Amino acid sequence: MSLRLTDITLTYPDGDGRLTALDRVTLDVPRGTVTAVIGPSGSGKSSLLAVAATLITPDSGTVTVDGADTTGMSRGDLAGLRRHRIGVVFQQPNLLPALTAAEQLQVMAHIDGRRPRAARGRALDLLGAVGMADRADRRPHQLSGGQRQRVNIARALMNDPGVLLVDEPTSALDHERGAAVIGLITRLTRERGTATVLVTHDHAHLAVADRVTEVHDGRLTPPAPAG
Ligand SMILES: Nc1ncnc2c1ncn2[C@@H]1O[C@H](COP(=O)(O)OP(=O)(O)OP(=O)(O)O)[C@@H](O)[C@H]1O
Repeated sequence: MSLRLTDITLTYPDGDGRLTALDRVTLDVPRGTVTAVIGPSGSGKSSLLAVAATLITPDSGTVTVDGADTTGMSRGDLAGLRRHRIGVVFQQPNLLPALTAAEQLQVMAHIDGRRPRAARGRALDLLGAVGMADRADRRPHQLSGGQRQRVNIARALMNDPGVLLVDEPTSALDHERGAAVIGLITRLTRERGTATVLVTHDHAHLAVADRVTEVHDGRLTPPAPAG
């Protein structure tokens, strides 16, 4: 198992009390598979991803990434874990306007202290994998929305993470481009063996997932095979 959430409860301050955003959630995501997470607005999907990304510490329960139990890890260790083992793709690509597509990826390796020449090679390989080899030297304003999201996905894979967390990646795309991005995420999951969690509101995407689980009021239904 590359990602395991066990008995996670997360609450937020809410007036005088607490709001329970995740209620004893357990989820195992094996390597090389996509688990789609659906659920109404406010049900807890983003909270689930934030806990899985170790960006929020739950009130109770454990998050295990690539076999490493994150409970009690220092902030520095968690930051290192996120850099090396977790790739995150948010709704909006959030690319840096001044950098080319290849440089968006190289920055990740630079932060990690890797050699620039090797980083350039890996960035070009990944841009090839997402069908962007011929646009490696374009800046974000010279790319379409779908192309920006491809760069975003390639960037999330730059440090070869074992876990890929994807939050509504197609919300800014039309149906066709959205389907292409979902197909890309599925293919990369298989090829690279990531444990992928895909939050989506689009039921058309569920057919490509290995398993589908639904969140309601912070509770998860047991994952079931898609289709
Ligand atoms: N920082 C916060 N402080 C207080 N309450 C929060 C905070 N973040 C989220 N919530 C609440 O927790 C619940 C779950 O929110 P979350 O963002 O995880 O839902 P979601 O399923 O991702 O929603 P959407 O589909 O609208 O993005 C909601 O009731 C929300 O209002």
